[in-house]
Amino acid sequence: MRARHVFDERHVGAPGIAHGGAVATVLDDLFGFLLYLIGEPAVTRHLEVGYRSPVLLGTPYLLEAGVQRREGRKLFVRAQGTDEGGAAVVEASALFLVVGLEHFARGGGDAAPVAP
Ligand SMILES: CCCCCCCCCCCCCCCC(=O)SCCNC(=O)CCNC(=O)[C@H](O)C(C)(C)COP(=O)(O)OP(=O)(O)OC[C@H]1O[C@@H](n2cnc3c(N)ncnc32)[C@H](O)[C@@H]1OP(=O)(O)O
Repeated sequence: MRARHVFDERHVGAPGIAHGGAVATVLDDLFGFLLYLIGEPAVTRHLEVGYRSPVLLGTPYLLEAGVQRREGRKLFVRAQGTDEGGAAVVEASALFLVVGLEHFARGGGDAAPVAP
């Protein structure tokens, strides 16, 4: 899966640079959306982010994510963010666990199924 993303002032850490937590959030959400497209309701069990270069505000980045392998209900996923010159600025790997819809009902929301 591919996405384009531009961080803005809402995500600022150091001046002009995205906060690492905001970058991690975007990557985690990218994985969530990937698994939504695949049609597996899954949640993050473990997330690792490698920050290679500062992620700049107001700069478009290409984000790419895919499923590396599956072991039963464990989904191992990887992602990379690159700048317009093709240089990798951030990478992430995560373990998602497939869960039943009752998992989401624990938050008190409507646990009605969502079409993939
Ligand atoms: C409301 C309407 C309906 C909504 C319809 C759906 C909507 C769809 C929305 C999706 C939205 C996503 C949005 C973005 C992604 C989030 O933001 S998800 C939110 C953040 N994550 C969470 O809140 C998850 C909190 N954690 C949990 O609930 C539980 O830990 C889990 C994930 C369900 C797993 O619990 P568990 O079943 O007890 O499993 P656990 O024993 O902890 O670990 C499972 C396995 O992983 C292994 N493991 C753990 N860590 C590692 C590691 N680092 N490396 C390798 N193996 C590991 C364990 O050894 C274990 O292996 P086995 O012994 O099973 O072989």
